[in-house]
Amino acid sequence: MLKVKTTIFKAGHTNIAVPITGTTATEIFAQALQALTYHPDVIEWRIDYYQQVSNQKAYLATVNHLRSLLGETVLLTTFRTQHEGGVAKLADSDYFSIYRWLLENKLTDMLDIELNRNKATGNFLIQLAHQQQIPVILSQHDFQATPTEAEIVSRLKRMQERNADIGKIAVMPQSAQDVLDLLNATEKATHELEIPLITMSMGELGKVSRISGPLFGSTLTFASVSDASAPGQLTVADVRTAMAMISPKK
Ligand SMILES: O=C1C[C@@](O)(C(=O)O)C[C@@H](O)[C@@H]1O
Repeated sequence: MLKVKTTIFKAGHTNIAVPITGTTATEIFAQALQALTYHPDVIEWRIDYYQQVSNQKAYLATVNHLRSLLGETVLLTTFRTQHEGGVAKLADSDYFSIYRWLLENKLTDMLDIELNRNKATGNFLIQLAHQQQIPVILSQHDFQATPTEAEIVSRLKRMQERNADIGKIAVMPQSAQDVLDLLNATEKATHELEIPLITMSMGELGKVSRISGPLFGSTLTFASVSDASAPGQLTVADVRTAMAMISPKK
């Protein structure tokens, strides 16, 4: 179980995150205000879309205003690198220095760090995040294929071993069986691991994985209000209705 602000991450319940993909402060605030009308648990700021991500003065002004809009909504900050489907070209060394600066200045409630970036520097960031009481989502994305069920479980285990507070994996299915493999791996890892998990099968085939979290163990689903940040994302309204329909009554 993990609590961030008032939001609890625990298998059996799935929170909703809306990604913000604006390129300018004006677009970012407009998307945030629109997203907040749907009362998501988490706003994911995808800073790889933000043109001023490397300009500390501009970033500070934007993040301070963004946080003033959010209230109790959790701010998850994500720089998705081009290695894993992100939009901005940035050297790994700059990824680390932006993240280090973000953590040192406590500019987020949660941080997404990619499992596959440099291990030593990743560990440094995880430790710094924990010193600053900022939970870390260790993440891994495959936009081409779905690994075997055993491999998905083993990657999630690796995230726990690396001290992630949450493990996240997003994979692309080529068949219905791939979607089942992701769901099976999620259900299995939920029982074998202590940390909360976030998993999804992307694209058209994987949509079921975005609403079945309460059943199989994924604790956060990403949904859009305007622009989707990944293939297969459903709208917040649809995700809410569908999850409510299929969630087992407690
Ligand atoms: O990792 C994820 C999941 C995601 O890729 C999805 O498939 O919904 C969307 C991204 O914005 C987020 O960082």
